[in-house]
Amino acid sequence: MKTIVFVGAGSMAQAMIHGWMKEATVSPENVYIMNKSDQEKLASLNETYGVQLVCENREIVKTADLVILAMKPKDVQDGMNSIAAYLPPTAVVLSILAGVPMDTIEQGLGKRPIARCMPNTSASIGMSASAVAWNDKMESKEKAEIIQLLKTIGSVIEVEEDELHVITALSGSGPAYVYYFVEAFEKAAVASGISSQVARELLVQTIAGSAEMLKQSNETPATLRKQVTSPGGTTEAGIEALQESGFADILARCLNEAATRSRELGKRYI
Ligand SMILES: NC(=O)c1ccc[n+]([C@@H]2O[C@H](COP(=O)([O-])OP(=O)(O)OC[C@H]3O[C@@H](n4cnc5c(N)ncnc54)[C@H](OP(=O)(O)O)[C@@H]3O)[C@@H](O)[C@H]2O)c1
Ligand code: PRO
Repeated sequence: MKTIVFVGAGSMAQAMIHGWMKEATVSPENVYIMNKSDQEKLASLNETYGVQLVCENREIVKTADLVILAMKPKDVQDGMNSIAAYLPPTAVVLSILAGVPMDTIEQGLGKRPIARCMPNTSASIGMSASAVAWNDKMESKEKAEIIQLLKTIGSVIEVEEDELHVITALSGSGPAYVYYFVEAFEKAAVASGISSQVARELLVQTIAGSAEMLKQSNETPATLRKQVTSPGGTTEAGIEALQESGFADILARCLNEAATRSRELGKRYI
């Protein structure tokens, strides 16, 4: 897939572009960015990497091998209307939109190979956790090419489309939960007399180390947690406070609310 056209170039599209350019997976002269407004940050993408800014010039879509839909769900109909007349029958579409089903995209852009992917913003450093689902027009060669592209911005797993609502809630939104966790813990540490710099440095390394332990050891999260928790010790006191506060229920509610929103977004913009 030589020529890639992004329709929408906000935070997520930019994270993917940074990831691909850093890994030199895609040639910048073959990447075109079509955005509603010409923002300064897009000019810097052009200056830094040489990717092409297209803005209102829809003609470029005629040359696309892969079109990436990366606008907000509320803009999906406008976005599809603006390119439908130019899209060649051979072009593959990859949507990263939360909630919006492939049916909606088939209605807007015709029955063609479509992939629906949920990446996350860690794509910008090659660390996205991406999940991808396919429509029944997608051939194995095209699947392999998309998986290869997604692998260069992190990990990728193939899933069924109806799993993507929960996945969006879990790993699409996931970085925000982790950042919120760091914000809250840092604030608490500062209130307890530690400088924010010391707290941040220790928290970030603790999260990175724990993530690596989960990846590298064959232990379950519960076993690793128990290894930290001395009977009658500090961790036990901390975990008890989390349990008494209903931490697990809070996380379940967070996941359910986010997944419900994903389902609603899909229905709202049909
Ligand atoms: N951010 C994430 O962490 C994340 C993760 C996974 C998936 N996603 C999905 O990725 C999509 C984009 O999210 P985002 O956070 O990157 O949003 P964003 O920062 O708001 O970017 C969306 C971009 O699309 C542009 N746009 C709107 N209508 C357009 C049209 N008709 N043609 C071309 N461009 C158009 C917008 O331009 P204007 O600013 O001029 O309106 C904006 O630059 C969403 O559907 C979201 O569900 C996001
Ligand atoms: N950001 C998008 C949202 O908040 C989708 C996952 C992450 O809707």
